[in-house]
Amino acid sequence: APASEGVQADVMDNAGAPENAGTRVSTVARDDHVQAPPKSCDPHQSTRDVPQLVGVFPNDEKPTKIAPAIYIRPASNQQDIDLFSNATSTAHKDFDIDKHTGFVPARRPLVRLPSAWKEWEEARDAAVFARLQLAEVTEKADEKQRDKEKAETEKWRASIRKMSVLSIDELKESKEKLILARHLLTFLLHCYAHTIPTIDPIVIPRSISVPLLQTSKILQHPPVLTYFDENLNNWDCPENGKFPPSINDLRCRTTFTGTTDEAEFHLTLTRIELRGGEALELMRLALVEAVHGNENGPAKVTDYLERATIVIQELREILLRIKNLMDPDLFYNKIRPWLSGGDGDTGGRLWIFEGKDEVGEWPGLSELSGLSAAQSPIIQALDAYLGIESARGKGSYATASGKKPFLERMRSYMALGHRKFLSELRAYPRQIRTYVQTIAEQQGSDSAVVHAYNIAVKALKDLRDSHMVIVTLFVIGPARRVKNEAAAMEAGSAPSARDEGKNDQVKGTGGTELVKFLKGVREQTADAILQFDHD
Ligand code: HEM
Repeated sequence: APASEGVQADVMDNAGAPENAGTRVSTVARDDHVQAPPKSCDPHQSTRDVPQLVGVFPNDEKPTKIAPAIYIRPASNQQDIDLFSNATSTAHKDFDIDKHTGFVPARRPLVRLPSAWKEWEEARDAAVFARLQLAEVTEKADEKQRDKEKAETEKWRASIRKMSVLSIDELKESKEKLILARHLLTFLLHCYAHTIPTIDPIVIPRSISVPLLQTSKILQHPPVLTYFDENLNNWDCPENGKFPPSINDLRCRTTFTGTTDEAEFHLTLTRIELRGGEALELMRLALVEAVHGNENGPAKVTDYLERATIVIQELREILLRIKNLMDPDLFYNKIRPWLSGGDGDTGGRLWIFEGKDEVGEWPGLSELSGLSAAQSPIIQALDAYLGIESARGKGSYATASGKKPFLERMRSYMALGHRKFLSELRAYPRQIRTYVQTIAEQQGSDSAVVHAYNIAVKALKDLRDSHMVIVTLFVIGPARRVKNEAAAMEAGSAPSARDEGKNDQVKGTGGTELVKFLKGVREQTADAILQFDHD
């Protein structure tokens, strides 16, 4: 059967090529200076006069294990709580989470590095202007085009090999600069690796390799492009607009292909993270209430869960909008390959980083998976708050054989703070789910809080249903078409419509069996819905 029975009709209804497919956009912001966040973009502005409410626990009863960011006590009038004017919390800062923007940085990401590092920016701009093509695409082009593109990419790669090995010492003073440096360098890395002819070894020159490994080591990131670089830090907003920006005001800074399709792909993820910030905060408040609340607790938890549900439903709508913003075959054949990592080479070649031994090791060094939205911290946070995984027992997420569970592995691609947050949240002994179960025992399974919990889980399950529609449309469908076209070419016939229905196993990032994996996570979500004997 196809990947997602019941969703296929939906996929087919929307599978037409969108109007803007393949349109080029200008991708690189060209401000001359390092941008300090404009005043109107200062997220701390609105909270400056609000007293800090850190470290307050009722009756000074500190739990032995403290939930992440649990130090902020909810405002007394919780019905009207304004998430964007509540006190900032040191606990939140430790995790690089903002009450306004969630996992998206609370400031407009830096645009430029100081001029000492302009060689990296010039190399990025040269790659964008040369419209570099993937080696695998170039090799399939006709002879004239192939020679032209080969010469173009070789010229660019030669300029990278000649580029100086710049010291990162003075970047160490600022995390924002290190993040931008890494974004530039991972962009150059992927441009370099994916334009090398498919028969040649992939050797990353010192000019990219050494500073990339150094910045990655400091930030404790794998030396490869991640969701954190490309989806949490690759956006811009109007300089004098309000902050946080509306999701419709976000712009994408850098793309590999210069297409609106790619920009919309990255922005869809950024929009989901930004909008998801409110769900994150509501879940936090629900957890605080579950742990410290009084007799009004169930009503408050119900309210927070219901409001979080509305946000999760909106996230699903944002996700589905991508059907009209991106062309499936363009995504699969021309955009996605740029994002794949050092363990995704079809010929099994490894990325060899020059100067690796000089930099030394850190835990993320060998992680070279391609960029995957499975690195999204908001979805894993919602899972953790709602106790999705623990509903079936830890570690039961589907995995490629012999490896750590895939979603666990994807956490090592997240920012250190986000990783710590998820790890503490997952380890926290009191959960919203157990609280709801306790209330159900006391007040009956038809109580409002049980219903609110279940509709929140259902909203997350619906999001995953829609995600399967998207994966079917943008990965499984195009993968089949590529395979059928290749088979038909070999057999000397045209691919038939019947062949399109064949369901071969498509592999996901890191070798997961895509459909099995996604179905497993979706079932696990559905399993978290609380049911009682008499239901
Ligand atoms: C065209 C759009 C998208 C495509 C083609 C796509 C594709 C995929 C694929 C192939 C996987 C399996 C893991 C892998 O191979 O990397 C995956 C997993 C995942 N994706 Fe997407 N995705 C898209 C959009 C999104 C969006 C907008 C989100 C929202 C944040 C998202 C969140 C996730 C999550 C959380 C997982 C892990 C499985 C889960 O927890 O359900 N994806 N995606």
